[in-house]
Amino acid sequence: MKLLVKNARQVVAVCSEMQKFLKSQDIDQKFVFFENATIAIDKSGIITHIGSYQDVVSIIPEAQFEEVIDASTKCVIPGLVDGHTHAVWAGDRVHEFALKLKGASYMEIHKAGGGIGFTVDKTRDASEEDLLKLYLQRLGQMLKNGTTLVESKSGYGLDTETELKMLRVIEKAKSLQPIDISSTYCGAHSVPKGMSESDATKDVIERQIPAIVNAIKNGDVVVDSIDVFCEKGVFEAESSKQILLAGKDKGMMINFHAEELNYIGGVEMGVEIGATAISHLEEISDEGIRQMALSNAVAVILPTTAHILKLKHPPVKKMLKEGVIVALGTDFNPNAYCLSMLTVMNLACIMFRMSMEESLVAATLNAAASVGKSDMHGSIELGKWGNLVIFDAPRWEHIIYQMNASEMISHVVKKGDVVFRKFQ
Ligand SMILES: N=CN[C@@H](CCC(=O)O)C(=O)O
Ligand SMILES: [Zn+2]
Repeated sequence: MKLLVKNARQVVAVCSEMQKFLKSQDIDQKFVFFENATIAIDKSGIITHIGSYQDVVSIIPEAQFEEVIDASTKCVIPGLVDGHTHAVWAGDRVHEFALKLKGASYMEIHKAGGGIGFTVDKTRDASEEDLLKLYLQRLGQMLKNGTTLVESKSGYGLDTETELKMLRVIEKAKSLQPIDISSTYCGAHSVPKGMSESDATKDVIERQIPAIVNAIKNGDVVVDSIDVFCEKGVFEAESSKQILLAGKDKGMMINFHAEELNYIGGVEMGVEIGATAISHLEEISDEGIRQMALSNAVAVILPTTAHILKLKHPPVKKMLKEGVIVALGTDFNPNAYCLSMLTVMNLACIMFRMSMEESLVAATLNAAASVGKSDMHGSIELGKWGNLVIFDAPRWEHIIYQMNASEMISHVVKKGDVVFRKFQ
């Protein structure tokens, strides 16, 4: 056996019936945590036992463990899942942070060629090696903050060459560090300078997607999902639909940005074409909420963006009440410089009044569902990957309540291996 986590004060399993997601209405009944519990993980990284120490060792009395962690002063939650990031880019936008503090809006900066346009220039100029170095540093920070699965987008290339460069960086990082990555192609993140929306839509569908499909066939990249910034003045709902369907046709899941700054019917369009997940949703309509609840498309909520851009808050309470599956993401990008799902859970509770249980479910099981990986990620259950965050605290809620919570983390475990250990 690989790892025994012994006598933890509390283990938040999240659920225990292999649910693929939890809606708020099910949390009271189905949210599972254990007191004074022990977890065993086998050689292949799978959780094989959860129970009292006595029960676990009586079932496997002969077992030898490569490592035993005394968790008697600690709590355990599942490895965190970050449902939305833009983490491959060069340059930063601290100068724009200053402009926003003086009152400039996201779209004013975007229309003046800054924002995504600024990052596209820097990312096109950067070498693949430099982008990889930066990406690995960022993934390292995420890991220290408890993230074991991350959704990672391209989208600062906006041309075939640079989009492929970004996707290759994501691909290379998969074998160079421990976090599992779900890769998303986002060639329609912005309309490139000098192009119209319809030129850009054509370029994505007729040039970029075929080149990416080719790279997938050659084994250069794996792409799980397709994304578009579906927004007034960027890609309107109709162009977004064409792009998303072109990706779906090539086997990609639909996972896209909608109703962030303006309502343009992106959610209704996304549900109609079978979206797996839709992000942002600050301006979602009542009908959009109803349709997301019915279709089980996952709402990926991004508190950092609403906080930094002072946006209207997405109606999270209403979504939860009406049965939408709610997930969380850092939205790490040069506009929202946050690598910590711990910060995101705290913000989600404070800004949107999510309960701590809702917030943890959204940052684990439901975020895993947003990338189609909740069969093996997002909860501590027999048969799932042994991905754990172990931290010093009297109760699990401290990981959300304390605003510097990463300092409490003593171990991050990925498939039974301790991949981050606090220097004691
Ligand atoms: N809104 C579109 N995309 C990103 C921002 C990207 C950027 O500003 O570089 C987001 O999710 O917040
Ligand atoms: Zn985004």
